[in-house]
Amino acid sequence: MHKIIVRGGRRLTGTVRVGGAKNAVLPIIAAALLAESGECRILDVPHLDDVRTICGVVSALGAGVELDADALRIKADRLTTSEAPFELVRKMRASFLVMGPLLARTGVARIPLPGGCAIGTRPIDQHLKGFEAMGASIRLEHGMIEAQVDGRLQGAKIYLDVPSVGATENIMMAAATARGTTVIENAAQEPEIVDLANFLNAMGAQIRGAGTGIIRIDGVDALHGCTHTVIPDRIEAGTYMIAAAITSGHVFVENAIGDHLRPVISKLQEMGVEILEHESGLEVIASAPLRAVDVKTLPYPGFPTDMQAQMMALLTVSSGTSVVTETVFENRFMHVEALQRMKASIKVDGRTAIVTGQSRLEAAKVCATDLRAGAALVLAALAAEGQSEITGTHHIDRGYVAFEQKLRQLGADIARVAIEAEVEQAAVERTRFSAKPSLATL
Ligand SMILES: CC(=O)N[C@H]1[C@@H](OP(=O)(O)OP(=O)(O)OC[C@H]2O[C@@H](n3ccc(=O)[nH]c3=O)[C@H](O)[C@@H]2O)O[C@H](CO)[C@@H](O)[C@@H]1O
Ligand SMILES: C=C(OP(=O)(O)O)C(=O)O
Repeated sequence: MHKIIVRGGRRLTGTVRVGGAKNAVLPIIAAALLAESGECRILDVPHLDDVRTICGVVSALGAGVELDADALRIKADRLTTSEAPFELVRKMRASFLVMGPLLARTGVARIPLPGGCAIGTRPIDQHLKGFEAMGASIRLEHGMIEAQVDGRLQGAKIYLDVPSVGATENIMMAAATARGTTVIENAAQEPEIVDLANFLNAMGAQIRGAGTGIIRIDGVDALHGCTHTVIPDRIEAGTYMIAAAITSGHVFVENAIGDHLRPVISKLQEMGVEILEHESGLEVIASAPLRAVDVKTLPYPGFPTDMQAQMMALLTVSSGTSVVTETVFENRFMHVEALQRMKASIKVDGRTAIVTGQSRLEAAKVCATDLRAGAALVLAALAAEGQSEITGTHHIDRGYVAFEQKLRQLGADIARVAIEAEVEQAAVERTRFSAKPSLATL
């Protein structure tokens, strides 16, 4: 167990490079299960806990998986089981993305029902509705979802009630080798959907319209291996943009794609942050005070829910009152309590938070409850007076490679310490300063 220690008040400057997108690489790794021949070679893979988890899942299904510094190689010509292991699926909801490929490859998929998580209940009804429309029968037994199809899946017209990212991806993967044509209406339009479609097309699939609300997939007989470079992580990029803004810094976020970050760029500009778009990334220049703005999360191309917590951290130190509305997940204000501990002024009413900006936050000991909440607390700590401690770092490690190192490189005073070692050190310190150590002080 670790905690992150931040002494706030440093202005961040310099260059930080963002890596491949977590939310693109996870479905891509699942899609590699569809390659009946050849090897998938995936480049710019972020070495994150979530990536290791999904690699564990595809490996448990029989695929050969090799992850090294340069590439991830997956060979899935022979799958040995259709059942995903509970221990891995329980760690990460995105493991459910192997259902579409498994069903298409083997005609059967057994996957533990992924639970809700801190940010909401996160049902999977739209994924299942899609598979059923394609001819699969679905049963839930003893906590396990079992999907089965006689022969091949059949193309179908599927209207999603909500433009779910995961359902769009799962259905797109299942449809790639289905008989006939599948049309997904009200599809999610996120850049990660486009990246997955590009990967599948490089494997031999026939997918058109990814990135719009209607995706058309003409099923092909079989898919093969390919080489693909994952798109840069827009949420990691947005997080460093806010790190620059919250410290009145000047940071070049290398590899960030402006077109994937329009709503974030536009909100930061409204606040008074200067953003210069270069071919190789985004330059962010900020000076206090920044102006308050209202933010409403929406499916892409709206403001991303995965940036809401970080944006709220910034709004707590901006001038004026902001209204933050979360429309994507029903419970994504878990970071508010921790920000309040840092003396932020925030009032929550249902899916709306009213943030009254102030000039400074106060350092505190806080705990990350989910991935982006964790990132937001680190950002808030960068702007707080004094030394903050953030526990729950395993959440942050799901989505950020070398978070503290990258921030330290930009000039932040930040370190990660093992909690046990630190407790031990504190005990040593106490004995050193205590003339007569008692059991209580040890
Ligand atoms: C690994 C990955 O890519 N994760 C992202 C993905 O999650 P994920 O794919 O789980 O998110 P979805 O787009 O599916 O969820 C959006 C909304 O739709 C609802 N819903 C979803 C599926 C379903 O069958 N029924 C249903 O009602 C959800 O409860 C939620 O309220 O998109 C989210 C929304 O941008 C991001 O926050 C996550 O970071
Ligand atoms: C919510 C997120 O991820 P996941 O869907 O994997 O929980 C996220 O990346 O912010």
